[in-house]
Parts: sequence; C-alpha cells; structure tokens
Amino acid sequence: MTTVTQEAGAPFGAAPPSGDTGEGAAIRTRGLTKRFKGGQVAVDALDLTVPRGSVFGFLGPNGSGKTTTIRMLLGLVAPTEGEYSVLGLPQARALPKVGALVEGPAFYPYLSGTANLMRFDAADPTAHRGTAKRRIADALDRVGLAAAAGKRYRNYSLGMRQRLAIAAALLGPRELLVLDEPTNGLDPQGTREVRTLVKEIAAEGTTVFVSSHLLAEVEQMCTHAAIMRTGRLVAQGTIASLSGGLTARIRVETPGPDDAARVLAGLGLADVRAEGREVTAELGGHAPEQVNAALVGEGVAVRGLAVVRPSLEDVFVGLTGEGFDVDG
Ligand SMILES: Nc1ncnc2c1ncn2[C@@H]1O[C@H](COP(=O)(O)OP(=O)(O)OP(=O)(O)O)[C@@H](O)[C@H]1O
Repeated sequence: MTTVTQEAGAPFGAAPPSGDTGEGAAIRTRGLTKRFKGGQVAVDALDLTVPRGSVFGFLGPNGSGKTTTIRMLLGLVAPTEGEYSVLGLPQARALPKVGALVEGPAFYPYLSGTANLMRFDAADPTAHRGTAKRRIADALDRVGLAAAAGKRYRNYSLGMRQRLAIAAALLGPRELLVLDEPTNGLDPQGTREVRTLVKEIAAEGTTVFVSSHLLAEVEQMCTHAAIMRTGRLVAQGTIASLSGGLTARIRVETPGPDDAARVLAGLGLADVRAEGREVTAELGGHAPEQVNAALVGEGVAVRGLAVVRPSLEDVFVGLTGEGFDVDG
C-alpha cells in the first residue's frame, strides 16, 4: 500500500480483518467502532458496504468520523470494536492493491514532481525498484502531469499539487483508491481537476472511496454515497436511490396562485403549497408537460415552471432534521 500521510511512522496492519470476507464488496464494515481515550466515540457501530467499481462518496460534516473510519480501514488506527474487510482479502494482501491519500501529502518544494515521487516510492518497502521509473512516469501521465514532471513542486498550482498526491497513491496497480477530502483547500479550478481525475480513474475500473464534507461535490462525482453524522451512518446507497426516497416537486410561477393551486390539487398532486406568486407540489407520477397543459387549459398564466429534484442535502435534512452545516 502507498499511503500519503504526514504522520510518519503510523502503524500499518494494526487491525486484522475479520471472518466477514466482504466478498463482492471493495469495503465492508460491520459494527465498526472507534472510541478514543477519554470516551469520545468517533465512529459508532458502522455498517458500510462499498460496491466494487463504484465511486463512493463518504459524506459528512466536519468531525463526523470520516477520517477515523478511513484510518481504521487502512490499518493506521485500531478499531475499538467491530470488523472490516478491504477487497475481501486479508489485510497484508489487500493493502498493496490500495492507493490512499490521507491528510495532506508532504512533498519537498524544491524537488520536481518526478523527484518527489522517486523519494516517495523509495520509502515504500513493497515497491519494485527496477520498475520505479516507468511506474512514476505512468502515474504522472495518468494524472495529467507528464508535461510538468520536471517542474519544481513549489511552482505547482494547488490542483497540480493534489494531482501529484493522487499520482503518489497510484504508483502501483490499484483496485481501490481511498481519498480523504481530496479537494480540501483547492480553488474551483483545482477542484474541477481532481473531480475529473477521479472520474477518469473510476472509468478505468478502480473503485474510488472518497470522503467529503461537500454535498454538491459528492452528487457530481459519485455513483454511491454514505452519509455520516456524529460517528453514525445515516444512510447509504446509490445517489439515485438516496434522493429517490424523496419525490421531486413541481414549482409554478404565476400571477394566479390560488387558481394554480386548485388545478394542481385537482390533478391529484400532493402537498400543494402556495407562497406569493409561487405554487409548489409533489410531482408524483405526473409528467410536468401534462401539468403545464392542465394549468394553461384552465386559463392559469404560467410564467415559469420547474421540476425541483431532491438533493442529497434534502435527504440529510429529511433524515436528521438538521441542516448540513458546512461551508460548501
Ligand atoms: N486521535 C484522536 N483523539 C481523540 N479524538 C479524536 C482523535 N481523532 C479524531 N477525534 C475526534 O473524533 C471525531 C471524528 O473525527 P474525524 O476526524 O474522524 O472526523 P471527520 O469526519 O474526518 O472530520 P474532518 O473532516 O473535520 O476531518 C471528532 O470529534 C474528533 O475530534
């Protein structure tokens, strides 16, 4: 395994995987719990299933237990209770197939991208020396840094720095890539670069497990998500199934809201609400164009009509009754 971490000397393989093989899943946890000294429960009985081939968003506000979970999965910290398996293999066999980026990578500012990766690879006892040059060139190429390979790290943009960190996690063939908040601190351009890269890596068949406190980011980048809140799993599934639990609403802008509300209710739409010149209702199985035709047919002046799909944020608020308190 190649783990990019600032905490030098962190133990690997501290926790054995369990008898639960997690076959078919890239990651599976059962009752996984971490209680820190002093009683703080960072992760509380987590049951997580990450399908192979998914781009899995591990979503939660700051402090919800994402990094602690990732550190347990990588054997960097021992669970207090519970079980986990990665790639359905014993940890020693799984970790070489896992590339990980946890916390900020520590690169030398005065060295080039290539030289930094050389040093990084040399520190990995499992890496094959003879193939280092080729693997480094391949990884740089894969993250789109081939042309900037000889440039000093300190002259890299934020996006390039993060892409180099991902290249470091890709120095060997990986079945699973674990990225902890890979867009943290990036500008919009850097964020786009990382998002595109994650999609490309996933398209090549690598499962990507990516933590984020940004709902919109997970919606854009991921096929699946798990939502955490104060160490507990709130929901998990495909993005579509998570937001599919909530129905889409139709929003009509009109100078005749009372008439519009009457027509929508007459069509059988549920939860009709009028506020000012806007009327909304649950769309249910109705086609928006039919709703529009009915409104116009009844003489309602439709100035605007939109279908509002529920977001992951709506899911979170619906499940917890709380806002998703983040800065994104
Ligand atoms: N080594 C530790 N000792 C004690 N408490 C810890 C330790 N590491 C994390 N915690 C606590 O565990 C909880 C979960 O932290 P964790 O870093 O896993 O959350 P997170 O979701 O990754 O948040 P962030 O995005 O802010 O890193 C927090 O309340 C944190 O303060």
